[in-house]
Amino acid sequence: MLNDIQEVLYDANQIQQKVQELGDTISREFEGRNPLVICVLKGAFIFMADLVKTITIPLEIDFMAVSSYGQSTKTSGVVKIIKDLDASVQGRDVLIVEDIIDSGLTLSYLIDVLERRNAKSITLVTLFDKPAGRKVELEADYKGFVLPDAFVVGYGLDYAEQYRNLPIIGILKPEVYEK
Ligand SMILES: O=P(O)(O)OC[C@H]1O[C@H](OP(=O)(O)OP(=O)(O)O)[C@H](O)[C@@H]1O
Ligand code: HPA
Ligand SMILES: [Mg+2]
Repeated sequence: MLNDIQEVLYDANQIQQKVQELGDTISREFEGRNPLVICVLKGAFIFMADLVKTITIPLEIDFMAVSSYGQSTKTSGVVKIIKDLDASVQGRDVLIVEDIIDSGLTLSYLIDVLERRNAKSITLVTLFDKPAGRKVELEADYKGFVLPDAFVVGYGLDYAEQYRNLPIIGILKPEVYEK
């Protein structure tokens, strides 16, 4: 798998340190608010698991699966809900946990859905941010790393469902998908 990586951007230790910093901030910010922490599957599953272990206040978790990339390195532009939340967000302080914000289409769609369901507040945390990919204006409240304009995999992020289990984040060699 690592043979397909052109450049490792951040290794497992660097990621872990950043996740801890984000968890510390979130623990302070959400003290006494019992947030509903929503993992945006599939990509955010590793970040979610690592992040919640660093958060020291009471919280609840839930999962939502959405997809727009499929087997491609470019967004289809159509965000599909594959699995919805179990919990109601009505009146809740919601923390959305994302692996990456690229075009911004996934999160702007999700925010719209959760606003219409009357969440009390919506806060966004993303581990990775690729501002060069934006198609809609959107900023995370908390972000880990800003990435260059390249297709990346690892730490939950896939290409055609592969590479999610890499413990690093790296740029995928273009020859892997330009075949
Ligand atoms: O800002 P955007 O351009 O919308 O891209 C970000 C989204 O794309 C990826 O999900 P994907 O649709 O690939 O589904 P997956 O998480 O199951 O891989 C990623 O996990 C984010 O959820
Ligand atoms: N890699 C993997 N999945 C993604 C990316 C990326 O660079 N951008 C949006 N979803
Ligand atoms: Mg994907």
